[in-house]
Amino acid sequence: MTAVLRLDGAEVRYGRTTALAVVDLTVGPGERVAVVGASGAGKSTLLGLANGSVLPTAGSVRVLGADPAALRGRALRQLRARVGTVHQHLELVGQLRVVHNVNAGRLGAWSGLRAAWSLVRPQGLPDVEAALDRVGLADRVYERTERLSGGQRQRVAIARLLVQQPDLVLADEPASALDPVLADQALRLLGELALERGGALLACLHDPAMALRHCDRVVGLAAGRVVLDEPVAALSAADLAAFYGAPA
Ligand SMILES: Nc1ncnc2c1ncn2[C@@H]1O[C@H](COP(=O)(O)OP(=O)(O)OP(=O)(O)O)[C@@H](O)[C@H]1O
Repeated sequence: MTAVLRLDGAEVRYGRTTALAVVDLTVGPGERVAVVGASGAGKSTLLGLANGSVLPTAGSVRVLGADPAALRGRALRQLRARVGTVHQHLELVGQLRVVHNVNAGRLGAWSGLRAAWSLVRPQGLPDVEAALDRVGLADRVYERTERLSGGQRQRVAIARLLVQQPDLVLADEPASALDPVLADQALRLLGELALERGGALLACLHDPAMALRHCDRVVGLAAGRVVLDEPVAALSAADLAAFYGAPA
């Protein structure tokens, strides 16, 4: 079966800084992987390689069987439509209504004309409403996004992924602005989204407890290198706390 993500000798350098140097990392279908590590360890860079926004300066990266560095035009757009990312900074347009930000998840699958028309008359409304209902924002469909709280915006970004229906789900601190109950709900939704399509989830998480509760595998980075790669079942809360350098 094709790996969802495969890194082989993949390196990302910025001048003298090695942001990431991964000898070998394969994520298979059905895996929910927590990516953990200190600030600057290379977590966002790993996610960038996985969604094609960062290209390796050496080695190879295959995403859903394809090499993003070798693709152009339509083929690249088609691959990007299969990879969904909740970014650390969410990348929502504040002036637009929630419905339009959620529908942005489908831009890779829509023609330019349909996307433009959707700003006048929102397309695919039942799916948008269902997605917003799943994240607890059913009554905010036509709210201007900038009027929402940080946690509500984070949930709009998750709803955008729910309508996108990607095969690879990437999330950079997807629950940082959420209270514990909503954070659990968000991680559960992202895991379900990845698994119901036979894909995979890679989530950068700062909270070890979230990794243990919602993932099957933990990949730990330090100074751009993989220094931990274990199934969650083999790790205790104390192991993870030690990895973060915190007392258990
Ligand atoms: N565009 C860039 N230009 C130069 N250096 C960069 C760039 N992006 C990342 N780096 C460097 O690469 C290293 C890894 O950064 P990265 O953002 O992947 O870390 P991170 O683990 O996601 O950190 P955080 O948890 O703080 O978001 C850092 O040393 C960072 O300064």
